[in-house]
Amino acid sequence: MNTDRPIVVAGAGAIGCFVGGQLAAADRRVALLVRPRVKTEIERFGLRLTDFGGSEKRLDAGRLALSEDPAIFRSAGIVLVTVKSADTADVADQIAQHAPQDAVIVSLQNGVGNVAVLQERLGARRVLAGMVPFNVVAMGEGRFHRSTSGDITVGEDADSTAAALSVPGLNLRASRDIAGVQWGKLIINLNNALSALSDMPLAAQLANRDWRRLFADQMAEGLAALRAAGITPASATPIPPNWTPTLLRLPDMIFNAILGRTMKIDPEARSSMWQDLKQGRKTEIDYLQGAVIALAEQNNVNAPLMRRIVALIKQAETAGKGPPGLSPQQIRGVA
Ligand SMILES: NC(=O)C1=CN([C@@H]2O[C@H](COP(=O)(O)OP(=O)(O)OC[C@H]3O[C@@H](n4cnc5c(N)ncnc54)[C@H](OP(=O)(O)O)[C@@H]3O)[C@@H](O)[C@H]2O)C=CC1
Ligand SMILES: CC(C)(CO)C(=O)C(=O)O
Repeated sequence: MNTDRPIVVAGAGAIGCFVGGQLAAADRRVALLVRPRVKTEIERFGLRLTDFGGSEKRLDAGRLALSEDPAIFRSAGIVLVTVKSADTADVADQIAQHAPQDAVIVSLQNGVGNVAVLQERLGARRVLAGMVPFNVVAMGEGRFHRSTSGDITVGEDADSTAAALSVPGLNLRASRDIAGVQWGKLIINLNNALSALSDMPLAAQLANRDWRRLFADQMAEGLAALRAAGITPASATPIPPNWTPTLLRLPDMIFNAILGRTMKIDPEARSSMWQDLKQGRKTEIDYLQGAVIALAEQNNVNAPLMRRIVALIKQAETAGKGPPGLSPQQIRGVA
């Protein structure tokens, strides 16, 4: 792998601007494929990267190449795919047309289906799965705030791509079980919809036992589907996925003590699905709950809560009025 060639971020929004910005701040050559509104925002304000620990980095727009034109992939050594799942096929076609054959493509997306979509369209190019455990919120005026802790995981490869992309402020680890890591993250991502429906910051939502019980019940449906399909999810934290529902149901004091030891989360944290509803965009619900429900169906596992949550998210997408601010009882249909 040629690490002197640019790292090109395919579809820079919250994750792409934060990851690309951290790499550029470490003097790596970075180019962002962006929408015009993101280009204008960065050209006007530059990038301001903040995090839960109080760290702050500022970069002038001149530190990165910015373009709406996919010809920006032309000399890429590594391409980081950071579009939402519905856009993966389109961006893959752009990469296929413009990126060199030896460019390594890394998906930093949620869900378990994006790598197959990329592989199908990218022929012989190497495609690696990645998993971003932390939350990034686009705060406006060029600010991208990382509000939770954790290291990015990437599938292990002979070129040590994870190590090649690690810089101060952004640590990547290689995993031999990236499929397990992706399924483990998908189980956590089931909460994205609850966070979006609640219209609450993640920290406030997790501090409330009624919300945690709802998350736990939904997660139990998901874990049952995975078990029936013979899939073993891996955890990005010391807590195994199968223990998480029990942990979530614990009283506040015990739960907070355990959470505080395993991850940092600040009051700004908001799931990417909340950000989608807020901005009137379609969500990734079909790629998150949708993928788990499909697995449940194939294995004759009931998933009534997940189905209800999908319906509520679709209603919110259609209404176009942003996160609806529902209670756990309204989501369960008992209010
Ligand atoms: N935000 C978070 O905290 C986390 C997100 N993730 C995952 O990371 C992935 C990215 O999420 P996130 O960064 O939040 O998403 P964003 O919507 O913030 O960013 C994606 C950006 O890509 C743009 N885009 C899509 N297609 C193209 C294209 N062909 N050319 C140029 N730009 C394009 C989108 O524009 P437009 O909207 O106009 O289409 C958008 O600006 C998702 O799979 C998400 O689930 C994972 C962990 C945490
Ligand atoms: C919040 C987080 C980090 C975990 O659910 C996430 O993956 C997202 O916002 O999409």
